Amino acid sequence: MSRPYRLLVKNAKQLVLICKNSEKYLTKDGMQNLCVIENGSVVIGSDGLIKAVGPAETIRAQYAEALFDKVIDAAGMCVLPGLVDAHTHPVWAGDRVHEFAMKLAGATYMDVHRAGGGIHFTVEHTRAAPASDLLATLRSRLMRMQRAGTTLVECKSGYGLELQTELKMLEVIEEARRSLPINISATYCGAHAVPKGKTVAEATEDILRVQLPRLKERMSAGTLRVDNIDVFCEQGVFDLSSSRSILQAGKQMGLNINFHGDELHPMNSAQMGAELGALAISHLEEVTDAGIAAMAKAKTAAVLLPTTAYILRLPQPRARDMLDAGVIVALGSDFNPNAYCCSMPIVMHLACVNMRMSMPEALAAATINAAYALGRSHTHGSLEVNKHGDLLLLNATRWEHLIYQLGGHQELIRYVIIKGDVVYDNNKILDL
Ligand SMILES: N=CN[C@@H](CCC(=O)O)C(=O)O
Ligand SMILES: [Zn+2]
Repeated sequence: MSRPYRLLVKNAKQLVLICKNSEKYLTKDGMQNLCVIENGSVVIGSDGLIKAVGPAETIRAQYAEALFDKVIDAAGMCVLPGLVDAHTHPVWAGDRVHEFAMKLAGATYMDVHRAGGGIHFTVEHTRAAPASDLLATLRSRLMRMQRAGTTLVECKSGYGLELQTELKMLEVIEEARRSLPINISATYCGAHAVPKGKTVAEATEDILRVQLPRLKERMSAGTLRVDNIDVFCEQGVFDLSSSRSILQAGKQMGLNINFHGDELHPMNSAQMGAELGALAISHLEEVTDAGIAAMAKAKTAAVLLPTTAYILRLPQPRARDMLDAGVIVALGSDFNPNAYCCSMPIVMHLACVNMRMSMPEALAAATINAAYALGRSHTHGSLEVNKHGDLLLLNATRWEHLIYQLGGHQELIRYVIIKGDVVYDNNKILDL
């Protein structure tokens, strides 16, 4: 006898597929017109992949004889794909709540950084922390993101700035990837800052001659999986030319280029990234028209981070200009000790209010386009047959409540499901 299907979610008031023609990303009108089925059902197989999505009546007829491990009646609820967080720094020790106070009093991000705080403060604490402590905090942060609807998350290293701690961070990410249901895309970000006592040239040399070769060995041996390479390309951090050599070297190792660019100063990072075939560039508060055009042409995703612009009171990224130019716009929480936010629903809300995105655009940016930025949109980011059965069920009859109710996701999200397994059931948690 064939194995039963893992899950049937039936009768959802709205079933938000996002798209239905295997699109790898959405732009322009495609982001405005998301595919939504009124009164729909979804079937997930024993392999955790979606077997069918469609009107509830059709699925009922097609699967009348089928056996399911679990059936959820989603009447009065909305079903959406799991959210994708395209940019986080979740492995670190030592919070920076004291710096938040300094910033509220007027210090800029770079004032704090140059005074030896910021990333340097976190590096000092992360170097000293045992891997087991880093893993424990990473786990609890990832669980928190999962409860807010994230089912695929990018996780960066970058608070070591030398081989040993960068490897320790990547090992911790690897352990989380192996032991938790949440999907992880791992990023080596050894060029997150120039370590104290080194020049940019020395730091670049260390990355090219010491860190990347060791990483390559570990990847070839199958002991570490790393997906992306990142650099903080910024005035006073890594300049354009050192960023270029590091990103190119990573690309030669098979890593996707996905880096911080044009955040605090216009650096022409967007043009450089487009030229190198970057899959994604994050921040872009200071991107130029030429940078936008280059990214649109190269199909380099713009990962916009509304929490950072909000907390640091930076100019907002030019989301509307990017969308109008046909750039693939994605969103990320930028969770890090500077921007302590684990919630993609809040990120979408900020993107709508502060960056003037529409709610459908924000949802596309936090699902299919964020998955594209991580090279995963063939398996994640929409509810389509053969993709992962990663979904959210909302206690709401219209999906837009997820964005509209600022900070309301804790009550709104009823279930989070990854590969057909319920990984969060709000009622059970509340009953404890
Ligand atoms: N801008 C560089 N990196 C992070 C901040 C990291 C930190 O301050 O610890 C970001 O994306 O915002
Ligand atoms: Zn970042």
